[in-house]
Amino acid sequence: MKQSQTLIPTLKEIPADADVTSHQLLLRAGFIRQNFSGVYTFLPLGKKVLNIVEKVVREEMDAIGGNEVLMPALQSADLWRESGRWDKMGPELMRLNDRHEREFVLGPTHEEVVTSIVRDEVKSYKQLPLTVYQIQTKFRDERRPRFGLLRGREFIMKDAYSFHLTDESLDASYQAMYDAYSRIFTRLGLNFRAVIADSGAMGGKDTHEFMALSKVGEDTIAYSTASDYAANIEMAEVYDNYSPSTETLKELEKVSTPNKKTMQEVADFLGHPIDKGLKTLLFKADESFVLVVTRGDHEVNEIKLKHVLHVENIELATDEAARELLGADFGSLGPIGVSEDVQVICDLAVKAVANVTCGANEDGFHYVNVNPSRDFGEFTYEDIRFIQEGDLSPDGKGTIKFAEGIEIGQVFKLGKFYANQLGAEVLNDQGRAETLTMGCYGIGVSRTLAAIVEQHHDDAGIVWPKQVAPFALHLIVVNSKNDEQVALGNALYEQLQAAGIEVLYDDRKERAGVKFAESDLIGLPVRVTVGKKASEGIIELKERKSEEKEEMTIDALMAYVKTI
Ligand SMILES: O=C(C[C@@H]1CCCCN1)Cn1cnc2cc(Cl)c(F)cc2c1=O
Ligand SMILES: [Mg+2]
Ligand SMILES: [Mg+2]
Repeated sequence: MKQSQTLIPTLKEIPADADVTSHQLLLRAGFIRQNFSGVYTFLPLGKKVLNIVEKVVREEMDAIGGNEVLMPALQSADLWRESGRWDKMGPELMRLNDRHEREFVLGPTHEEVVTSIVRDEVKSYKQLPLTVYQIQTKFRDERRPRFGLLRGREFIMKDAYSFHLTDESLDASYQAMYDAYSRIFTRLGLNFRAVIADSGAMGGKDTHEFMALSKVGEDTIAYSTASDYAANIEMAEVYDNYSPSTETLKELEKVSTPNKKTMQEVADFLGHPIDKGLKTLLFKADESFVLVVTRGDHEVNEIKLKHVLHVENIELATDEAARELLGADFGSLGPIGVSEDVQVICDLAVKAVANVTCGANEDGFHYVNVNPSRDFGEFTYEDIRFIQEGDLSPDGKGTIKFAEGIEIGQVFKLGKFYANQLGAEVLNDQGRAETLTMGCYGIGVSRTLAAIVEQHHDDAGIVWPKQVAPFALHLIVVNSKNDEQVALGNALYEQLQAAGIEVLYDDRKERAGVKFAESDLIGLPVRVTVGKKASEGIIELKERKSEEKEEMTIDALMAYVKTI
């Protein structure tokens, strides 16, 4: 491609509202432009990289028996009523009416559509297992679109769906997808981890998220220093090596703690470290209340709590509810003396405490020398706290460290929910109708492109891994007024392309300094400069990543390009 004939609108300055590197560089290097909040145009270079990412995804989906389809973005509201999500989803679901006032959604995902197609077209177990996938535009009206392509309101996703009669068949497809995702992200040059994840509103059984490690990632990963254990922090289990304390139990005592509310205030007032205090929080779990107790230095993990309680919604109760139920507000709650109908759950770490402090369910009073097994009524121990760095890894190997990650993919064992809701069933080998079970598998294709830039850049600009670069080589003529340089540039352009090299040829009438700065921004793996020594048949080759430069003859260049 000749730059005199394409569109690569570079920017010298960092755009004001671009806060992360990938957003800044994709804008400055002329790969994308924002149309409006959360909605982008892929310009020629951006579209070429998008095509490359999609090509890798297609190859790996096809290799595991995926059938590519293309479902509509426009979806009938009726399907979403059948699944129950028309009413369940909030403002994130983009809804619209057609000229006949019929209701539609702009698809954020395609469980309903794909299940309706399989319901209508798949009648026999002989047609299973079936995996279909698409690479298609999704719409989600994010409250706060940000970070460019990392969180847009219109974005490109590969979403795949598999259909089965048995869990074994689903497990096989899940594993095949898991392995294909690992191949895809490896081929794209990403440093990623597959982590145990929470299925959120999707329900179902197992799910893993694929996280590109990056400081700008919104998710936190807990991983072991000595094994391949890795989990989204929402799900990371705590290794239960807690044993009862050997401390002598002291006499329980109620003390006045005037206006001491927070764990730290109470601990300081009573003169003990914060981990010798118990934190008691009242939660509303669906329609009932639960009293949750953790060590003072631990935090309640509400996702774990939701799983333990098997509820849909979990939220902190209000002060009013606490006062009504327990007689005090959040500053002085405790599990001692609560009525039988309030469920009490203690985190595992509470097993090992002795002679600690907790609220007395009376504003301005606490108990000291509390020992749960002696002083609490009915309660259970559960793993309900967030894991912390330095904790033992739940597989017993090594300790836990945290990292930030960008969620670029997720695989789900969805189960039978959507097939149930939409009536997707087949006749099994006994001729009896059976409901299908499903898996669903997503990759954020446009988000992945941004994640690659987050992991591959330097101060001068993007440094594309060679397998995803929009072109293999950047050919630059230094002085476009010099006939010899232009002649050699033109000749090399033809010769390199004839050798099968994808070349971006900067043939513009621009100052050399501008051309080099833009070339560093765009970040192609190799740059060939035709300059003063053109008359001697000598060019300069520069490798973008190492920034190493080398002068060489045309023949040497043609030999070199066979290796890239
Ligand atoms: O999309 C998934 C599950 C999988 C992910 C892999 C590919 C297939 N879908 C989860 N999810 C996320 N955000 C959503 C936003 C809206 Cl507004 C919605 F209506 C539905 C969803 C929704 O279902
Ligand atoms: Mg998440
Ligand atoms: Mg997720």
